[in-house]
Amino acid sequence: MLQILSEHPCFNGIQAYYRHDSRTTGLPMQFSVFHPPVEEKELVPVLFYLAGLTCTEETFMIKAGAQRIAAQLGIMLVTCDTSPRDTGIPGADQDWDFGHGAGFYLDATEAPWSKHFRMESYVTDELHELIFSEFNADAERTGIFGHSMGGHGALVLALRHPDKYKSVSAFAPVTAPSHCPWGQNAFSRYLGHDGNQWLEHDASALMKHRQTPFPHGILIDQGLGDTFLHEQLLPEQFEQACSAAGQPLTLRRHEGYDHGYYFISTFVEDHLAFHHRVLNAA
Ligand SMILES: N[C@@H](CCC(=O)N[C@@H](CSC=O)C(=O)NCC(=O)O)C(=O)O
Repeated sequence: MLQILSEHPCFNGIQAYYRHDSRTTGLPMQFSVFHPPVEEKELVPVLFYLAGLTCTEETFMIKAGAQRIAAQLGIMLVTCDTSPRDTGIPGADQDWDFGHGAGFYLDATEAPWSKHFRMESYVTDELHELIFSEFNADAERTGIFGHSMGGHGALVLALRHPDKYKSVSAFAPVTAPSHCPWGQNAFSRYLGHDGNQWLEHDASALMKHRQTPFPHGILIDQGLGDTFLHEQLLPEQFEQACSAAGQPLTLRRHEGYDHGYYFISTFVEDHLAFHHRVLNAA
């Protein structure tokens, strides 16, 4: 059963927070929805946003300033938490880049993580179904975007579930997790040491084997003042993979911008406009 935690009028729509008992993670999960005003009258397109390390379902809604544009364009925004919480797993709160707040949007296969850390199934199945069964949302017009670890999640989930997402974009995504310390640490502990399993959750590796699944292109914004750029994010690897696969990609590099939400709030309008155009294309 869906519990409403709070509702806030916002740009003539409603910013709402919810909790439910998740069958997928086996624990209560919280998520957030911005309901645009037009949802009262008609089915609206939906954009799922996946946040980065240490974030929750609140972070984007509080910091990105996306609701004004979403209200104008008539887009529903959905954000979820970045992992299950209160799992009781020893060490799950120890690191900021692994465990609680760092689910990497995959289904862990390794104990003890595999019992609760099932964020890919949570986002693509359970939360997906919940949104379309509970709200006036159009499953035929659904996109996904995200930031950093959540940018990795958006790219990988879009590539692995092209039937569910018609548009995809990212801010400063982790694009080649098999080749960066955040990804290597998380994948070895969540997925074990079989490199083939890692490649199934690596956007640059997945892109090499896909044939232009997103004909309207992929949008990525990346700040050049981002301290994680060269060690963790590696956008050039995704750029090369898209080029080899014939996937149209707009990768915009912005002088001076860092990794934080001032960067995201600067370019979020462009992302919503991009998804609006793609989702409403014939
Ligand atoms: N260690 C720091 C920094 C954590 C951080 O920068 N998190 C980013 C995402 S990084 C990749 O996924 C973030 O979005 N933070 C939220 C914010 O409001 O900026 C820490 O623990 O804070």
